[in-house]
Amino acid sequence: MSSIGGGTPIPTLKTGRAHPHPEPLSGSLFSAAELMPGDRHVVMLDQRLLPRIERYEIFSRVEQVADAISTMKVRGAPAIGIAAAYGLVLAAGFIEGSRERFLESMQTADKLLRRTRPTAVNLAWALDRMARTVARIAGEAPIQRVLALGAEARAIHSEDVAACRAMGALGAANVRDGATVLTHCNAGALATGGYGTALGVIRAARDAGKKIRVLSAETRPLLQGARLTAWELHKDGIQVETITDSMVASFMARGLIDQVIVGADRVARNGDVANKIGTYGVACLAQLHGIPFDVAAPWSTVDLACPSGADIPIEQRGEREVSHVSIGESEVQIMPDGVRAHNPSFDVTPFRLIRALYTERGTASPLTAETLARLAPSLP
Ligand SMILES: CSC[C@@H](O)[C@@H](O)C(=O)COP(=O)(O)O
Repeated sequence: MSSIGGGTPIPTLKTGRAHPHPEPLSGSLFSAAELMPGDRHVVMLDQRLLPRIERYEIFSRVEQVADAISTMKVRGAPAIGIAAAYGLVLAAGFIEGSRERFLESMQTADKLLRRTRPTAVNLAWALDRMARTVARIAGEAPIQRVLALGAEARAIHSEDVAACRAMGALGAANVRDGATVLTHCNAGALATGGYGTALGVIRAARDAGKKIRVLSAETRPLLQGARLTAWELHKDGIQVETITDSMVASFMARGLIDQVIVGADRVARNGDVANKIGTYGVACLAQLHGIPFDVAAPWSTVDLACPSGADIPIEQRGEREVSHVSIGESEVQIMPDGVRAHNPSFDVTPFRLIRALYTERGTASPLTAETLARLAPSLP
């Protein structure tokens, strides 16, 4: 393992079940990633092990954070942006040298983080924002640099929680009392700074006094729906049941689903949405059965520089995630030796299939290039 700023890589410190952060910005009993007081350690819940093992790990080096993002200990578009920002804070803590040396090492750390996962634009968005702070504070003393980057990374984190709450309130208005809502993958507190995007809408509907039942599609191959969405909603006292991905059509045909709400990894300028593989199929089925299909995402997920879904890079992950099933720390092969597997991690849902996009800037409905552009920050 290479190391930014020199020195021997420090092994991951395994911690237990209790949240090691005294005041998590997630505002919840659990969080995807937090920067510890003192700005020298990042704590993450290892999401690959949930729900069987609830284990927080503490990292002190940017390489460990980059590895956690690519191996999906931390996952979900906003959460990986936040984790990457925290990774840069750790990198800065190892750089004692001049302005030039600092800028050079930070660029190396930025590159390492930037190549971890390609689809969620929140990663590049957070790193771009941190890069502006890096340029501004490069001439300051090492300790001041760490503090300034820590403050910026924490701002990215708390703004994301606020964005989730704002879009949650907008989306909740379109959730009927007594509705059964289908969601795919995990777009919850685990995937964000806290509260969640799609699950934020569900939480806000519940907080507004509505009775909501959630069907969580299991989301092969890594089972984010069965493992993570079920875990966090159940913990929160929200009624949740899991169905396999292959049951969605039949449940819709039998009138057992009232609406669909999902998150996003990237929203293109024309309104096309990249999200976890399987989302497109759910959207097609929703259209066929006349069921509203909504998306919730912060503005950091909107990529106006990307013309359409065809231009969104789709991450291809390893075959082993399909050929094997992981349970806690064990793994079982479910395919014969010698048979290849495909693993595109995301797909694109065309804007025409989407009733509404909820963001902290407002709602785009129907979702089109025009309704999206109306929410864009105006140029100075
Ligand atoms: C608020 S999270 C939105 C998306 O990032 C989520 O739906 C998703 O597709 C996550 O994919 P993952 O591969 O688990 O990182």
